[in-house]
Amino acid sequence: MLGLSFFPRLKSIAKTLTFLNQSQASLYGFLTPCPFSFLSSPFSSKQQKTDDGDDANDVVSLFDRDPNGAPRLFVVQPRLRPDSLLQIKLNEALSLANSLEEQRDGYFETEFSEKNLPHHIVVQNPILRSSRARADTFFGPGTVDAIRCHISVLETEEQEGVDAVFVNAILNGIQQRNLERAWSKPVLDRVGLIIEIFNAHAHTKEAKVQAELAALMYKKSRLVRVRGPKGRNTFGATGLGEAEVVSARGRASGGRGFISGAGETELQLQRRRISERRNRLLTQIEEFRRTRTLQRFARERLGGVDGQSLATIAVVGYTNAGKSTLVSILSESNLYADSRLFATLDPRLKSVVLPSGRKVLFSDTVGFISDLPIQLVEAFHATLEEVVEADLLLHVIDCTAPNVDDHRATVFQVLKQIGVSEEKLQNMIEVWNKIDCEEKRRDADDCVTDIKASGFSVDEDNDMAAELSVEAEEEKLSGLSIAKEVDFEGPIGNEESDYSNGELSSGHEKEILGDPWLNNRAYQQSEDSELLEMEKVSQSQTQSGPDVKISAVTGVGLQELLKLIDERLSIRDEKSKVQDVVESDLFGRKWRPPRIDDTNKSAEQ
Ligand SMILES: Nc1nc2c(ncn2[C@@H]2O[C@H](COP(=O)(O)OP(=O)(O)OP(=O)(O)O)[C@@H](O)[C@H]2O)c(=O)[nH]1
Ligand SMILES: [Mg+2]
Repeated sequence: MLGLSFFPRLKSIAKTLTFLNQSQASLYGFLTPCPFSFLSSPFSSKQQKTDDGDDANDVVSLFDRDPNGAPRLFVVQPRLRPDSLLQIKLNEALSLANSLEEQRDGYFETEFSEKNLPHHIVVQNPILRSSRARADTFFGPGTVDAIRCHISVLETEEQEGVDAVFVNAILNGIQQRNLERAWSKPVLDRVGLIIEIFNAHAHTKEAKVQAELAALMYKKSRLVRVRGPKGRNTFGATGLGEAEVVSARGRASGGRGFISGAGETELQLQRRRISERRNRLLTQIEEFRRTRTLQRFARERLGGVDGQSLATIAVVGYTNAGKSTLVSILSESNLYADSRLFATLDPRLKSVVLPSGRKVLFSDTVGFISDLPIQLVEAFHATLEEVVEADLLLHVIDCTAPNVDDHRATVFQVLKQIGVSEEKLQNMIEVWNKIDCEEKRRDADDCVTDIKASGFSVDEDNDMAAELSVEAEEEKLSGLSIAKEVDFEGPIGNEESDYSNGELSSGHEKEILGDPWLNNRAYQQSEDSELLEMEKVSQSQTQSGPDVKISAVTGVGLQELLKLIDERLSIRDEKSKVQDVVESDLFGRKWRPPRIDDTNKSAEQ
């Protein structure tokens, strides 16, 4: 077996790994044989307790974790080509894994910069290799086994182990469940981890409610039928014993799935509970939305000086681009800024006086990321409306990011998704931030984290060939030890628009826009001209350069930026004045019946 042959080697590598510090480790104690209950019920026990009251949005977690500290995640990164892309995606995955930590009164206990890199491994990417991931486990059996060995190594006495495995890919419910069984650990895919981070970082009531809604919708899309140890079928439960995913379609539910006397199947019960909670959350969100709309109207009516309305400038961008730092320095305030991803979840308005003397409001808001779960985009609708309704958009880009173009494309994609008009997108100011760091990097390349030192890789070219042959052999001989998928009902419930995979875009669109590592394959395989057209549009929009370069830390370029904002706002005001005149000319005049004079005049002409 590949996994066993790897074992001694892994053990020696693992010894060289860096570990999370002792104080963190002592927070967790260690994992019991059945440490997780991922999706064991639509609501965790804490959630159930809070279900009775509407102000109960305190704890939402996709897996049982200690809310008093950061969980130890083991990061599994599918290989990508070229290596530079792999490095970028792995860096982001490690940042995501380290970002999962609950806030205390708006602050995190652990300094992000002091955290060690999580344990991680680069493995075969089934999508790169055969264009399709395995339906049952996403990875091939050799890879699954190798990862299990790594986890075992980390669980040995001298190691501290991991609380959950983060697979930086999008898994469906069945793949996730089977991997949990294989590794005996909770598994989070990319969508799940991002939603989990939102839940952990949500601080205000509005953010908590929205994050809970996203988590609920994610859970709903993952209700699958599981055969428990004694042959009992259940939905959404994780079983370590002989659990086997068979179907979520209710096909085999005749009688067996019924809870005696209750009159509804477990599936129906879970659906109902999710729907009830969802409706309650939607009512709360509608309240927030109404309040925000009223506040916006008030701002427009009261206005700034000289009868001008108080313009709002929404600061948007990829997460960690420096949006909060920028708004803080411009408004001389102290917004929370951190290298943790998704440090900001609640929009904050700060007033700034432009060089012309005009007072405007800057709106700092939630950052975006590639494959931003659609559940979050939908759930954070009330928050993101601030962006849609803003007078001007400021797109902050971290110019030290090696994949600036991808970041830009992601931001455009999300802005379109939430309904920002084409006109606003064209008028958007592109700000390249962190130029101080770029200059430093030119000298000493110290803005990029070197992650090679502490990671595993099971698919170096030699290993890749070995693994291929092992997988082929294994499949010939025995079949998988992991339960094979038979069937899966994606989104459950009557809201068909719920998202079976959870990614922002669906199907082809995702391959082209949201998932850069799939792009090459999409180009090769698809003859669909629509795809090419979409790609052209995306490129044309994302190839613009910076309007201004700044450093939000040193203050370089800020005056130039403020002047530019002034200019854009005056141009916009001029345009809307002209539009008002035209409209009042066209629609403002009262209609009167034609007179005889008029008829004679036109006849003479
Ligand atoms: N060197 C340098 N670092 C910066 C600059 N601007 C921001 N940072 C750092 O970048 C990190 C992220 O900054 P934030 O302001 O929190 O970024 P954000 O875009 O608000 O991030 P989210 O709220 O997570 O979306 C912090 O550690 C900042 O100190 C800059 O101009 N130069
Ligand atoms: Mg922020």
